[in-house]
Amino acid sequence: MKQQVTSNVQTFVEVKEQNNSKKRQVGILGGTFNPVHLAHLVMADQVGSSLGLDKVYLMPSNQPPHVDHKSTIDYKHRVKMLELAVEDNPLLDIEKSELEREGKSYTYETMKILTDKYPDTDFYFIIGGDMVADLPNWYKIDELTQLVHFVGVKRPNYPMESSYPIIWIDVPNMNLSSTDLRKKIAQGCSVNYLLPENVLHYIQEKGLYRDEL
Ligand SMILES: Nc1ncnc2c1ncn2[C@@H]1O[C@H](COP(=O)(O)OP(=O)(O)OP(=O)(O)O)[C@@H](O)[C@H]1O
Ligand SMILES: O=C(O)c1ccc[n+]([C@@H]2O[C@H](COP(=O)([O-])O)[C@@H](O)[C@H]2O)c1
Repeated sequence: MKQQVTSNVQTFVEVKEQNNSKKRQVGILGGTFNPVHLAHLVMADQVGSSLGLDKVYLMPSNQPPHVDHKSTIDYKHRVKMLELAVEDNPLLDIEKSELEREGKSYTYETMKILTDKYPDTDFYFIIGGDMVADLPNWYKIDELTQLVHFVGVKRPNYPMESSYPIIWIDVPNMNLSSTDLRKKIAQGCSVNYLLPENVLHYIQEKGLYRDEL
């Protein structure tokens, strides 16, 4: 069954009606965050506020499941940058459980652990619209859709359709990726305003990404 939902407000009302409204409403934005940038923070904050969530957790992966060649810097740096990035926003926090597990970070396994641990919470797993088409390839995707609501952040040139139910949210578009930032830093180009100032200071102080192209 294809489901395409275009009205955020209506969708959220429908979802709320299905759920026990006494439950805590929590968003999870999974990613590599190598490094975290403004598009991540804007999407987490906008989805949290649009859906009236109690909290949105940025969840760094240990090893992203689908990209074998994606090498990242030490997770301690990625976590520190996330901590700096969310420190002034009470809506945002960090979920570190994937870093405690060896191997690939399959979202089904993580969400199974989290939903078992927090039965009084409804989880909203946030992904960029560019990732929605890949959902059929995710590990145990049918079981995963029983555990979380997927939230898709609209992106230009990516279709808003899926064989899975998606809550679509409009967020100001930013054509920005961690890959772009790493390249710019390695080339000595400015990344001012593309990530929080305190994160930029941390990158400079530790000399991160200078050699990575
Ligand atoms: N500019 C953006 N707009 C909307 N969603 C984004 C954007 N950048 C990343 N995302 C989403 O954020 C999540 C985490 O992404 P990730 O940490 O891999 O960042 P990235 O910038 O895509 O990194 P990389 O360039 O290293 O692949 C994914 O769901 C991805 O689709
Ligand atoms: O579980 C899967 O099969 C799966 C496949 C692709 C991506 N994910 C998750 O989606 C999130 C964003 O992935 P990425 O590669 O853009 O960092 C991150 O939390 C990944 O663990 C999960």
